[in-house]
Amino acid sequence: MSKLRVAVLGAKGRIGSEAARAVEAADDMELVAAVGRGDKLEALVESGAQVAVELTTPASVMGNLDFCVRHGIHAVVGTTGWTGERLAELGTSLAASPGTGVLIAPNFSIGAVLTMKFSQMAARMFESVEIVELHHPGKADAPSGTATRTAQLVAEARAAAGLGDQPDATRTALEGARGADVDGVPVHSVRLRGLLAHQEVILGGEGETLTIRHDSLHHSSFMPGVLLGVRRVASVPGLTYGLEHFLDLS
Ligand SMILES: NC(=O)C1=CN([C@@H]2O[C@H](COP(=O)(O)OP(=O)(O)OC[C@H]3O[C@@H](n4cnc5c(N)ncnc54)[C@H](OP(=O)(O)O)[C@@H]3O)[C@@H](O)[C@H]2O)C=CC1
Ligand SMILES: O=C(O)C1=N[C@H](C(=O)O)C[C@H](O)C1
Repeated sequence: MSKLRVAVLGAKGRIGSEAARAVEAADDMELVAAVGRGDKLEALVESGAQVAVELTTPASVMGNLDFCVRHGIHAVVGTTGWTGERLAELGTSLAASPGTGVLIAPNFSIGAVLTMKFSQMAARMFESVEIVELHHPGKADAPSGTATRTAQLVAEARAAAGLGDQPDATRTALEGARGADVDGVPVHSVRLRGLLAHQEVILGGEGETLTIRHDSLHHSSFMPGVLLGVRRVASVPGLTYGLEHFLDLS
């Protein structure tokens, strides 16, 4: 059986270098291009890459994906910075290349995917919910893509259950003290040496709290999800948002 021809974009970065090693170690894949900043994207075409793993920066990801989609190269994307406008723009590119698949995974680790799922399940049963995400100080953005997506899913679940705004009697506060408001869910971002990627979703109701916590302790935690995405993305044309769509969570 021929091996899947895979390129990694951002191959010198923290997660990109781990992904390049994981692809090289996979029996059914061949790393045909390892692209860093300043390298030409034409290397993807010249190397015959079938799937690109995009792990660069929010500033680079849209241009890289535009190139991939125009050339019919499927993409597995971990890079953050996704807004409604960006998703719509990508949807327009994909409409012009209907056979191409793009997976955007806010988080590739199974534990983080489950954290999102469990938080979504619990959201309708608790009056209050807040998210604390904790990352290494080299992280480019805040809040994290995972926390943003978790907050969106939680907010959707609350709205579907008919829950209104959360109770909060705060009258005065230093700006930022209550975190960022993501669809009505407060998100607090910690950046600290020694950490990698962690998240707590704290739900509160009458006389009780529930804390759902996930810790990525090494970048290897993201690799099974990256490889799953690479294996599946070509068979799912169009945009898939979230690794959960490639997993059986029933
Ligand atoms: N979905 C998930 O599970 C995960 C997602 N991430 C996300 O992945 C992204 C990268 O994170 P991380 O590895 O920590 O960041 P790094 O800064 O360590 O790596 C990013 C790399 O991409 C390079 N780069 C920038 N622009 C381009 C370009 N146009 N073409 C090729 N390479 C480019 C950078 O080069 P230079 O250093 O020269 O700028 C750098 O080497 C972030 O958005 C992060 O949030 C991270 C971990 C897990
Ligand atoms: O930059 C990181 O490190 C991570 N980024 C992603 C995010 O923003 O959610 C995924 C994970 O948290 C690690």
